Amino acid sequence: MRLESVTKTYGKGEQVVTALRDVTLQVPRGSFTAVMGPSGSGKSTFLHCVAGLDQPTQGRVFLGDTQLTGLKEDDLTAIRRSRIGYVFQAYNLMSALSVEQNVTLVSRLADLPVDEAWLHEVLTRVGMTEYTRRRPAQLSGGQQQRVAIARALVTRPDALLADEPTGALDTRTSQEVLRLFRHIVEQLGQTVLMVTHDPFAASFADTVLFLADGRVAGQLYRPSPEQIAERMTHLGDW
Ligand SMILES: Nc1ncnc2c1ncn2[C@@H]1O[C@H](COP(=O)(O)OP(=O)(O)OP(=O)(O)O)[C@@H](O)[C@H]1O
Repeated sequence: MRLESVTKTYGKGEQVVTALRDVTLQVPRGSFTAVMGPSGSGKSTFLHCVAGLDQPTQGRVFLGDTQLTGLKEDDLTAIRRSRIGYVFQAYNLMSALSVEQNVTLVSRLADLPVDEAWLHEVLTRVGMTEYTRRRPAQLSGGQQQRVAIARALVTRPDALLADEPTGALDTRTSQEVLRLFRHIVEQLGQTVLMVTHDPFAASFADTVLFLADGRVAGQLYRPSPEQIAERMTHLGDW
């Protein structure tokens, strides 16, 4: 993923808010990147621009060789479905569907064939093969998040984008989910980009990117939670 001089403003005239200011950066394929920053620093806007959910006001966003900026909505929708996986704080699973049906839903909606061998592999990687017939309500929070991760992986996306994926989980379950992210980065070569407020969660990433007031305010490589917390205290309230 690549951003070239991306600026994003909301509103007009005196009401204008600049959420991203001239952001240029590259997220290497196969890397695990965490994005941190004080409240209002532009993290969600950044994730939405990378995901093609929001268009920059200026600048360009690339997913691999594909320029997302300026694409028609239909083309963007197709890319979002097939090349980007999402994991949210709320698992957003369909309560009436089984684990397996939830994981394959996006492919079925997009009329894409389900690769059964890959489906099995993904369910194995997230440790959910024994639960494929259960409904979300019959699973713990951590298990539901594992299903959401399987759902995000099943289309073999170029990038997995996660927005506060451990925000609703206790410490032990958070650790399991974060280890799973590391596993899919290391074993499957998956690119993962995760927005988080939690220095401990961010410490599982290869690179931690700090945003402040819409700008990239620095990066740390494989930092400890303490180093991340220390950097955050210099960036403002969080
Ligand atoms: N749709 C919108 N309309 C107007 N302003 C917006 C909109 N979305 C975001 N903003 C503003 O853009 C700035 C960046 O917001 P953003 O949600 O990206 O920050 P964030 O770092 O994700 O914050 P948080 O950690 O609180 O979720 C903020 O000042 C916010 O108020």
